[in-house]
Amino acid sequence: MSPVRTMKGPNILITGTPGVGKSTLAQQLSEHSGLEWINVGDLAKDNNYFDGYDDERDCPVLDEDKVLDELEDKIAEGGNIIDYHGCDFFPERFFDIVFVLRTNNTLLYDRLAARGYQGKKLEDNVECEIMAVLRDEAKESYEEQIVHELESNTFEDMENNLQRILAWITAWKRENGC
Ligand SMILES: Nc1ncnc2c1ncn2[C@@H]1O[C@H](COP(=O)(O)OP(=O)(O)O)[C@@H](O)[C@H]1O
Repeated sequence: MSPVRTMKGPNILITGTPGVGKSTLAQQLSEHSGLEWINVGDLAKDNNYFDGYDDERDCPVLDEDKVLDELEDKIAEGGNIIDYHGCDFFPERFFDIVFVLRTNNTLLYDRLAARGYQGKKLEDNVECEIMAVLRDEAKESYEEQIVHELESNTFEDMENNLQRILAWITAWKRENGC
């Protein structure tokens, strides 16, 4: 059952492999809908919500408990777009809907290379997308009917995704009286 949040709007999760376009889409969604965009990576960086360093993945380890403590009140108020390349640590009750962005592996390779990823980190992330790791994580963590896969290969895809989610937000607000 979807939790009822009548004050500010729905809570939306945008997830997927790094480079699929989560932040670009989430930022635009926020601008057009007035919902608050929370980039969990930036939140962790700004507050040092890390617990060690993962040498194999070449990235800091997220302190999930601190992130969840920080998000709890905001989620209770509603009206958030949460953007993160992982989702199994968020409680199921957090989200009204989950979008998993998907990108063709050749395009993703180029985007991550342009971001400066190389070697094993680049290969691991492209493989993560090929194996649909984040899609499966979302499907295992949330009720299947609230998890939606969206193609994010082109800017036309992004525009379509933006319009589709904005329409969903409008319908959600109407149904929930806010
Ligand atoms: N649908 C898309 N089509 C083409 N390029 C995109 C698309 N979405 C994102 N990009 C580009 O890909 C790069 C990574 O996007 P970003 O939003 O930072 O991804 P993420 O937040 O998933 O890591 C950026 O340069 C962005 O402009």
